[in-house]
Amino acid sequence: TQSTRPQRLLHAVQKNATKGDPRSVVKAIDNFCRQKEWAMNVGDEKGCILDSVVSEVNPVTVLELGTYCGYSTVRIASLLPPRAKIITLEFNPDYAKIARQVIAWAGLEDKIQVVEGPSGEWIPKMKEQFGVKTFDLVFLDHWKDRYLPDTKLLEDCGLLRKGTILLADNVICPGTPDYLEYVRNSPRYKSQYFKSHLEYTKAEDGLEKSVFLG
Ligand SMILES: O=C(NCCc1nnc(-c2ccc3[nH]cnc3c2)[nH]1)c1cc(-c2ccc(F)cc2)cc(O)c1O
Ligand SMILES: [Mg+2]
Repeated sequence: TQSTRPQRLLHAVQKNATKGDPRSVVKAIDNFCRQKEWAMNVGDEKGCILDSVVSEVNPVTVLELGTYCGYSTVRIASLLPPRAKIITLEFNPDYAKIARQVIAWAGLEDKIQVVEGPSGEWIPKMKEQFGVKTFDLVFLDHWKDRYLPDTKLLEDCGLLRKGTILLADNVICPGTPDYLEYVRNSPRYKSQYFKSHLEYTKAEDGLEKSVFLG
């Protein structure tokens, strides 16, 4: 049977990255996507912006929406302080299976919890299921039409606090116009656009960083 792209990405990690070395896992995926097959990881250019935001926020509790193969999950977790945790939501069970193996190869299982299922169902359960009070950082990288409803859901569930940072991928390509309009015009957010490129291409894309003002 034919392998899937996520499976081929995982094999590239297992072949080219050093077990237990997260940065070598990130490098191996970027090399695979540049040289072999494009895949929808945040990539190295936007990844450097992600790194700088994570290092500035120094979060203890992180929510990632959209795990895919775990590239950004590993990238974020490799920068977290010892007790910090990431909860990452993945809708597609095949992606989740691959992501768990990529995360294991990086040796970051203890910092990362991969949760399978729709964000709309899991966000209201975060407090009771995972003992989360509020998130310090939310990385939005899932279905683009879910960014706005899930942001409103996070607000309504009291999962954001004054100063929580929302960082959203793909606000230009594929684009999240309703989300952008909301965070840029709502008095409850202070928003900033980081212009970049769609991973592994010359097309414009960027990250939107929004601070929740409470
Ligand atoms: O669709 C994307 N990412 C989403 C994957 C995902 N992985 N998990 C989910 C999930 C997780 C919980 C959910 N709960 C409800 N829906 C859910 C969906 N979604 C995506 C697409 C592109 C892209 C650009 C240009 C193109 F020509 C084609 C594609 C680039 C990117 O950087 C992306 O991130
Ligand atoms: Mg993305």
